[in-house]
Amino acid sequence: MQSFFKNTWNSINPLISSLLNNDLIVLKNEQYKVLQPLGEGGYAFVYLIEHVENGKKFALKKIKCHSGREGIQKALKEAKFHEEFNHSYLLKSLHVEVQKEADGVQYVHIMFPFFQKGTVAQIVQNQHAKSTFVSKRYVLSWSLCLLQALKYLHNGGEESEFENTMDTTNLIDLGVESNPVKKKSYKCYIHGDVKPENLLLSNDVSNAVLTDFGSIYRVPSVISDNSQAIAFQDMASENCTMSYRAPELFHVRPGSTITEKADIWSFGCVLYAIMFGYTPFEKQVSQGGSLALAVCNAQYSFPSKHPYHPALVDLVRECLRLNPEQRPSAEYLIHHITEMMNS
Ligand SMILES: Nc1ncnc2c1ncn2[C@@H]1O[C@H](COP(=O)(O)OP(=O)(O)OP(=O)(O)O)[C@@H](O)[C@H]1O
Repeated sequence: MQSFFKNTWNSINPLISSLLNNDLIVLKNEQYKVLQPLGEGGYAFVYLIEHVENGKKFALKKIKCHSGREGIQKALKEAKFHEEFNHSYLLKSLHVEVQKEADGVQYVHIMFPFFQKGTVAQIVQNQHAKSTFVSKRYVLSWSLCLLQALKYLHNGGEESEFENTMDTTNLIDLGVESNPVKKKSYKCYIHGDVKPENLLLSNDVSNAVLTDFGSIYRVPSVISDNSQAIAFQDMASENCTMSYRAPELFHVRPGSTITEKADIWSFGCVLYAIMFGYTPFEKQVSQGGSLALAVCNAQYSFPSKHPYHPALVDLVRECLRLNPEQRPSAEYLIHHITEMMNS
């Protein structure tokens, strides 16, 4: 039974050396038992683990590093963000360890507190499976948590000493040139993969914590030529889930500048998905259209019947503007959503 399970996991993702239920793993010289998988991405698995002696539960993200220095650096950067960002709505790690396995491949292990209530995605799915809507209270409070986290990132982690401790090279080295005139704005980070699956629910279900920092990069990123444009586009398609990806990341053009407004587009998609149970551009695909085309033409509509205030629908519209400069800031959205919460 167990070997069938292992084979199944390995056939789903043969690139990753997976752990089995009841496997033992040593971290910080302490033994933990693997209880079950919690999630899976392109190069990582997340497991629920339990301390063998005291029974405390944690989540463990095991990232397979691509061969070469670049692979381990990328995984360690993700870990470093989890270590150094200091905000209530950004997931903080408890421990990081690099281990080399028998096959010679290196894995970065990041240990987190376990969020037993799951993710916003799971609640949204359950609600809409019952043909009910998520309550206004949750829609607004999750939005506020996410926006506070984005505001912190977009301001470059201003509440921490982050700038003093991080190296100042580009996070994902695409050869994208820094613009020396706008040096101050380099403090800006973009999450790069904002989606309901990356919003973990704390014990008080109205609070959501943003995770998955593997896609974070510095902005503004000035795209100076065609090869940089292609590299950036590839990076976005690898890291940013398509249904939440901003149009400027589908066709990156030389001479353009990618900014934190790409996260604001994703926020608009997340807000829509929480309200209606599906992403804004999915309908076009179910009618035979292309998702990329629908996104790049901002082809979406709202259901005719729903319980939400028109002002909330308007905020989604503002976030889903094709021109990034016309999208609002996290700060503006926080202000308006706070007003709605108090009304
Ligand atoms: N601390 C945690 N507590 C509980 N569940 C978690 C925790 N961290 C992650 N998960 C679960 O694991 C899933 C994947 O986590 P994460 O996004 O970090 O991995 P990933 O490999 O980068 O995934 P993807 O590539 O799909 O974004 C989450 O959607 C969530 O369901």
